[in-house]
Amino acid sequence: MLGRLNHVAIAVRDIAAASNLYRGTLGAQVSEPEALEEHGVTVVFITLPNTKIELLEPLGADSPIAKFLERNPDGGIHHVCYEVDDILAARDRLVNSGARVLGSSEPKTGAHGKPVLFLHPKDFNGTLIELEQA
Ligand SMILES: CC[C@H](C(=O)O)C(=O)SCCNC(=O)CCNC(=O)[C@H](O)C(C)(C)COP(=O)(O)OP(=O)(O)OC[C@H]1O[C@@H](n2cnc3c(N)ncnc32)[C@H](O)[C@@H]1OP(=O)(O)O
Ligand SMILES: [Co+2]
Repeated sequence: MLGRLNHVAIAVRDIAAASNLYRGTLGAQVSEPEALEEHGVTVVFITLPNTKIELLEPLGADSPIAKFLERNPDGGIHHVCYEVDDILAARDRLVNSGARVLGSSEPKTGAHGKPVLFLHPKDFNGTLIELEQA
């Protein structure tokens, strides 16, 4: 069921500073910030030869990553995103196996304009998993 590793997400307090760190100190290619109001985050993507790094900054009062940053004030790895060929079939298989799909079980549109779902970290070895339609 799982395809490519689409991205690894890092939650940060200051996305401009983190972008400069990756662009300047690490010499990486960093996209411009994009505010995703419906997801409560501002994101940038760092393109690597084999995957991407997604930097996330809280956006708005109800950001889903706010408490994560309270627990991890320096920031930290927030989630991994795997691609799947059929996100609805993947959802149904996961729900049937007892895994918890976060929020609505209907996929939302993610930062790449494709359907995404999130799986509860407590069901997957303490790791928040995002699935994105390939
Ligand atoms: C979709 C756009 C973009 C893209 O790539 O396209 C994105 O990726 S947007 C990313 C931001 N959006 C989300 O993360 C949506 C899904 N996340 C959530 O709904 C929440 O973050 C949630 C429910 C996973 C956690 O929310 P919160 O921290 O407020 O809840 P709790 O404090 O109740 O946490 C419950 C339990 O889970 C542990 N936890 C929380 N976050 C993580 C994490 N990122 N990795 C691992 N574990 C996590 C937390 O410590 C609690 O554990 P406990 O032992 O009970 O204390
Ligand atoms: Co993501």
